[in-house]
Amino acid sequence: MQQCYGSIIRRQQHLIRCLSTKMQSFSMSGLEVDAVSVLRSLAPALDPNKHKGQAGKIAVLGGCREYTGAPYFTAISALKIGADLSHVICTKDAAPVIKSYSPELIVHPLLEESYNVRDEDKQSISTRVLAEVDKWLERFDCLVIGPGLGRDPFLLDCVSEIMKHARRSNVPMVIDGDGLFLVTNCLELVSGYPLAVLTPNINEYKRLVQKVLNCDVNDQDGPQQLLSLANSIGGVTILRKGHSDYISDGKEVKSVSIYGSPRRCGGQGDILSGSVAVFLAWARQLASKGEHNTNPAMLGCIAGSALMRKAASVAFEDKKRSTLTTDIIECLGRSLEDICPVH
Ligand SMILES: NC(=O)C1=CN([C@@H]2O[C@H](COP(=O)(O)OP(=O)(O)OC[C@H]3O[C@@H](n4cnc5c(N)ncnc54)[C@H](OP(=O)(O)O)[C@@H]3O)[C@@H](O)[C@H]2O)[C@@H](O)CC1
Ligand SMILES: Nc1ncnc2c1ncn2[C@@H]1O[C@H](COP(=O)(O)OP(=O)(O)OP(=O)(O)O)[C@@H](O)[C@H]1O
Ligand SMILES: [Mg+2]
Repeated sequence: MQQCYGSIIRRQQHLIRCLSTKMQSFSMSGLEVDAVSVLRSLAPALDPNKHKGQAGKIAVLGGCREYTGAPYFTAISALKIGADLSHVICTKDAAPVIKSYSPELIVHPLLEESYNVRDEDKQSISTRVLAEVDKWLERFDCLVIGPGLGRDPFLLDCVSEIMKHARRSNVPMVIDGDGLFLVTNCLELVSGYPLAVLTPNINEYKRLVQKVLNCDVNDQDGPQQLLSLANSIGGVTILRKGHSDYISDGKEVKSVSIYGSPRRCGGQGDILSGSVAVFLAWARQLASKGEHNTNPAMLGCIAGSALMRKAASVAFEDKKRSTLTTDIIECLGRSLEDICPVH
């Protein structure tokens, strides 16, 4: 008898779970975007008349003594998706390590951390770093700021200055990882800049909500809270990563729930930031020709999210529990080809 009750209760619990998942997907369905069509509309033709650089020049600001994997993941993903050139601007210590991962990346050993700098030299070093980065800045179609950047105060001060210059030159910026730590403590760096994209994970989102909206994350009304957050930061675009990705520029909210993988190894957010950067650059090119009138930052996030999730699902099919970020990177090309074949 007891066994019988047990199985009835388990069955009821199962039905409740199914129902709540269904209800969740009904309430989301209005927000879910046709991400595959967006991705197809952004991918440029492989035209033999184009020259190197026209498919995108991306730069990642990140890589310090602690983290060298994250900037590599971001920069190599941008190349594998189709950007022509991918730069990494990192600390002097991190540069030889990142170079050794790949000869494809252009690595600039420019940034310095406090432990390497005397107080009296800080001003001159900061000026020199800024002058060096300035030589390149306007050539970049998008900057990704933060993967593996670390939180050294002197380094973050230099990065703040670089961001101010990038903003003056209208260079789009995808802010991730420690870049979000910086921006959360100094919102004016991005506030009111429509070419800024923030890609917070669960922790980074919590910190942003607490700082900007002065309350806790409200999962009952997640999309509305995301909209208010993007609005309160002056119309930046925010991609809130999770089981579904939610994207808002303060005017609308969209979700991307297709594909995905149950494996949560570190580094997937780094692939995403590289992916968003490339699609954002492509969306801006189309916008400049009058071929798209939706916010390019929204389009870049939608396509970037769809491709990352597709590659993760393809890698998981093969590698299951042993899926690593490098396996997902290897699936970027095939996933793009499945969605958007080269003619
Ligand atoms: N293979 C690689 O190289 C990879 C490198 N990665 C890189 O790692 C960096 C951090 O990103 P993440 O995702 O670990 O940040 P997150 O979830 O907020 O923190 C988790 C917990 O750690 C803590 N904490 C973090 N950093 C801290 C610091 N410097 N100093 C002190 N505390 C720190 C944090 O504490 P809290 O701030 O919440 O108090 C929280 O409890 C970022 O640059 C990312 O790109 C990843 O992309 C993965 C692959
Ligand atoms: N529960 C989930 N189910 C499916 N996909 C997910 C889930 N959580 C996150 N993702 C996807 O994984 C990617 C990375 O998100 P995640 O939250 O792991 O970022 P992150 O913590 O910044 O990663 P990183 O380790 O690179 O810093 C996003 O594209 C998101 O769509
Ligand atoms: Mg991250």
